[in-house]
Amino acid sequence: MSETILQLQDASIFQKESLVLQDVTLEIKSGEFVYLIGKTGSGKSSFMKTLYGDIPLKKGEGSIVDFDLKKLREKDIPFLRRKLGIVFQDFKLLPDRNINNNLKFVLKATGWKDTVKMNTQIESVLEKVGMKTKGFKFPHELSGGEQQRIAIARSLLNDPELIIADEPTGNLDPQTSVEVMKVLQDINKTGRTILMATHDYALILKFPSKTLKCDGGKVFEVVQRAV
Ligand SMILES: Nc1ncnc2c1ncn2[C@@H]1O[C@H](COP(=O)(O)OP(=O)(O)OP(=O)(O)O)[C@@H](O)[C@H]1O
Repeated sequence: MSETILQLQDASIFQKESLVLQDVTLEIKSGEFVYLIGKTGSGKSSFMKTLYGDIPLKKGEGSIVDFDLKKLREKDIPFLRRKLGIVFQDFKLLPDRNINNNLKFVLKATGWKDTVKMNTQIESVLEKVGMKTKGFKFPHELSGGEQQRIAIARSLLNDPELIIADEPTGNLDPQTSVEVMKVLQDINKTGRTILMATHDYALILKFPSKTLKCDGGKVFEVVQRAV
């Protein structure tokens, strides 16, 4: 349980040429559930984008699931992303195909070939998010909460070591947010590490966990009372 999944040392996070966060030093260990909070524009998304290779790490050191972020090349990015599960606020499901085919699309794009194995994996991830019977539905036939469950299922397809979720409950009502949060908690209990950006302090109070805050160009850990 003490294996390091993410480590940053004196890292600076940039958007193009402008510095968003500086001197970021932190560690996330295997099995942790970590929130990332901070007001709009404080750098949460930029931070996460750096972790999944969307923004290069130009200054400082960083490693994530055994990839060196400083040495990350364009060709490494698909391999890094296979070890990460990424969940966005706006689900990003393909509207023109049903759920099974949304998930199959991702499996094929990440090198899966055997149809039987693909179907078994799809069934397994849908079961984990309580959506086993919904594979034939199209995204528009599902509620926001159900679509987010599917997006979480999609993030699990390649058995990721770390799930990065950028405001996964941002588009959901409070009750649905709690349901989606329970899904993430269950996934965390099976040993997966989760880093989740959120604005939803009620959710943090209900499901307390280690919390990092972006503020004033820095990232620091906050104690729950100070959230
Ligand atoms: N594509 C971009 N190009 C240039 N600057 C950007 C870009 N995206 C974000 N920024 C800037 O970087 C800073 C951090 O933005 P970021 O999106 O990381 O914040 P955030 O904490 O995720 O905000 P929110 O909670 O609104 O999603 C902001 O000043 C923003 O204007």
